[in-house]
Order: sequence, then C-alpha cells, then structure tokens
Amino acid sequence: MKVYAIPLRNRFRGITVREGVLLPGPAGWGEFCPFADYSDAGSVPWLQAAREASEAGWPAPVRDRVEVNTTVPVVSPEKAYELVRASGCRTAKVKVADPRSALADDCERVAAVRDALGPSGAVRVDANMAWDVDTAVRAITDLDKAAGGLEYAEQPCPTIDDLAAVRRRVSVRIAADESIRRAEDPLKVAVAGAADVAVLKVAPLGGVRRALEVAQACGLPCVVSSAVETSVGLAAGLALAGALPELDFACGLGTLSLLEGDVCADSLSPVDGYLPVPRRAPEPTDAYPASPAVAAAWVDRLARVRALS
Ligand SMILES: O=C(O)CCC(=O)c1ccccc1C(=O)O
Ligand SMILES: [Mg+2]
Repeated sequence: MKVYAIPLRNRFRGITVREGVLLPGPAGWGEFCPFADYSDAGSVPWLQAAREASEAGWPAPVRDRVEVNTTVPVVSPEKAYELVRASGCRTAKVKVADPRSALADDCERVAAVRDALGPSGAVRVDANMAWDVDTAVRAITDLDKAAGGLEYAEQPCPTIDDLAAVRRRVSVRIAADESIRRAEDPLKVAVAGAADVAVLKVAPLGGVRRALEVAQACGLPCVVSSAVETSVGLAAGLALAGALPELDFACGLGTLSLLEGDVCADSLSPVDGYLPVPRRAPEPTDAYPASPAVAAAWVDRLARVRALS
C-alpha cells in the first residue's frame, strides 16, 4: 500500500493537494481517494472501485484509445489560452461560476479558450450546481455567445427539476454530473428530461462494471470523467471509456496536468488529445509520499470504510 500527496498546479474545487491510497492486488493497482467531503459510507463505492481494479480487473474494451478534453480551472484568460494550446486537445472544459470568478470573467476565459481551440474545437462549461434556474439561463446564454457556441453546460443547477427547467429554456445541451454521481436512481435524470449527456466517474459509482450498468440504465450519451486521480485511477476511467458501447464525446480524463506530478513513471498524459485504453493500471513508484501523519489518517480512513463494506 502507498499513500501519496501531490500538490495541484491550481486550486481546483477548493483543494490544493490531492491525496489518496494505492492498493496492490492480483489484478494490479487500485486507487482509493475519496474527496475530504465524502463520509465513510459515501466512500464505500470508491473502495469498491479500487478493489475491482486490484482484485478483479476490468471488462474487455471495444476501443484502444479515447479522445479527451483538457480541463481549465479558474485562471486568467491568458493562462487559459496557454493551458489549452499546450494540451493538444480539441475539446476544453472550462470551470465557471466559481465564487472567485464573476460571469464577465467566465465569459472572457471561455472566449480565450475558443481562441486557443479555433472554430473546429469544442468548448464545454461546468458550473458544479452553482446557479438557480434564472441565473443559469442567463449565464448559459452569455457563455454560449462568448464561446461562439457551447458543446454543453454541465450541472448548472443542483436539482433534477431545475436541470429540466433550464434545459427547456436554452438551446445548449445540458450534462448531468452530480445528479448522476449522487443519485439513488440514475434513470430519473433521463426520465425527467433533465439532461442530454450523462457524466460518469468510476470511483463514486463503485467501479467500471457498476458505471457500465448506470450508462445502460440511463440511456444517455456518456462522458467519462476523472476525480483528479493519479494515473492509477485514470486507468480505471479509461477502462470504462474503452468499454462503453458508444462514445460520442471527448472524456474528462486529461486531468493529470492539473497535478504537479504523478506516482507513475508511465503517466497517462494525453498525446495529441488522446489517451490509450490500458488493460491494467501503470505500476506506481514511491514518488510523492505523504507525510507520516497524513499517511496514518488515510490508513485509518481506509480501515473505517473497509469495515462498512
Ligand atoms: O471532467 C473533467 O474535465 C475533469 C474532472 C472534473 O471536472 C471533476 C474532477 C473532480 C471532481 C469533480 C469534477 C467535476 O466534473 O465536477
Ligand atoms: Mg462536473
């Protein structure tokens, strides 16, 4: 078992260091890294995903590479332009509606991202539930203009009913992320007419097999995205993206560049906007070891979550 702590290049979703545990097993390595706001019970699916990777391995893929988007955190328009250019990706997802960034700033950032991608690229935004319905309609309309067309807007509001209401009032596609990740019944999202696209994350859904079931049940086009893991966890996301019967959108698995480094020497960094579909996770090294105190806290957390599963 290895406990890692890797600084983020830019603050992302309120965190500045990514921590987690790497678990070895007969099928390879798995990653257990629930965010700090996940309870022990809420972390059980994360452990199931890590155990699937290390003990069972993943179902056979139907493709050998996956197109990915680059993820743009809350940074200046100049920095956003540079990040997108350096990524080599044709699709960019821009974080918006952050407390540190007004709508006008988001519009400038999105316009800079469009500049960097050119007219053939795709720009999507993620509001992480920040808006009410009226604010979302206004913001999405403005961002769509600034972007010269948005591919989709991810989770503009918290509830399924609000997503459906926004979806009726804008022409931009709506993607559901938190509504799927935290839902008891992922089918509801499609039935309620709340989304055009489903965002799937392996770890909070409890593994590749479980995420494939969710994909089938919700009946929507899917995008696989990461939880900002190391290459060990990203490999599980790629296994899911590789095994989905249909894949029409670039996936949010190009997130290694959000971290200062990786635990693996053989990193899953996109080349020309694509990542390979691995059959198992790359072997981790001893890079970025957590301090003894942080490591002890993770060993405790893992034991508590294990006792619940
Ligand atoms: O989808 C991507 O481009 C990257 C992943 C991402 O944005 C993310 C990463 C960790 C936690 C939540 C989210 C999110 O999509 O809201
Ligand atoms: Mg999201």
